[in-house]
Amino acid sequence: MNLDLLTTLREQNPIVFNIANFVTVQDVANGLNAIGASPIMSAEPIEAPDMVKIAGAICLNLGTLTQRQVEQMKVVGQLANQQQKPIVLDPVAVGASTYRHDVAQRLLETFKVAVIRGNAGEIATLAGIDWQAKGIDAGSGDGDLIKIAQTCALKYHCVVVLSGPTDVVTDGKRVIQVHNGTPLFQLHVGSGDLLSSLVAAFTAVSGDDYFEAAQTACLVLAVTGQLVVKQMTADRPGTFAFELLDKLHLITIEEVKRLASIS
Ligand SMILES: Nc1ncnc2c1ncn2[C@@H]1O[C@H](COP(=O)(O)OP(=O)(O)OP(=O)(O)O)[C@@H](O)[C@H]1O
Ligand SMILES: Cc1ncsc1CCO
Ligand SMILES: [Mg+2]
Repeated sequence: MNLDLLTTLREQNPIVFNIANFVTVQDVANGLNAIGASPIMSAEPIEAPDMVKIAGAICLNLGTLTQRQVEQMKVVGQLANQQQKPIVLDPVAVGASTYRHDVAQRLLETFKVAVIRGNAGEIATLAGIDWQAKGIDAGSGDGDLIKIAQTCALKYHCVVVLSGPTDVVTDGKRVIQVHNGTPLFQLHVGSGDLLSSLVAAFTAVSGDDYFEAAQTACLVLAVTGQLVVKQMTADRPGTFAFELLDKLHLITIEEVKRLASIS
């Protein structure tokens, strides 16, 4: 795990271009800004070439996808591949509708992604493994999460982050698990979207080591949440979200190292 990437990120302040969902767009922008990246959002296909040109990395979120956005994503994805800009895909609720599933498949056939970040239900759906996903939530299943993540990574030739109580990060062969975090993440809609964009921010400064970038993003966010909760006397999702933003700005490598629980 290369925590120096956090320093590099803060020094380089990479632009992360997001095609976000309209539910959590502000959490994502503020979270990226707080950690030390520079967010930009766009929903206009015409400016795709300019957006990709200035971006260090791109995060494509399928949360509230219109057909116009699908066309935008195809153009953005192809341009990003040509310019070797890493793409992170967040397949929000990909099991919830045939439309989402078809779109995700088509996008993954049109361009190559560096990382797919989703919860167990989303990653199992993409991997083609039986799972009871529940809308945007992970749902339930009895599959082996490591196997599911590896199957997905091998199928799409990319790094996969399967997030949840334990985050599984894999390139299909190598596997790292991050055991940090807090259940309060689940009480704030958008924790996953934020993680995906943070993964993108780290891929912008990691060279082509997307496995390293993904692990670092997972660990930094999970430890940040854990530190916030330590100060709280009761579960307060609103306070958690606010304080998470503050702590993302303040968190140090030493704090992350001290609490890191990885295997
Ligand atoms: N029970 C838990 N314990 C510890 N950490 C958790 C728990 N559930 C989720 N997390 C953390 O929350 C973050 C978001 O992951 P999650 O799997 O909840 O995304 P998601 O389902 O896509 O969320 P969203 O509601 O934003 O779409 C990750 O950093 C993950 O480690
Ligand atoms: C609630 C919700 N619906 C579509 S996207 C989204 C935010 C979580 O990704
Ligand atoms: Mg999600």
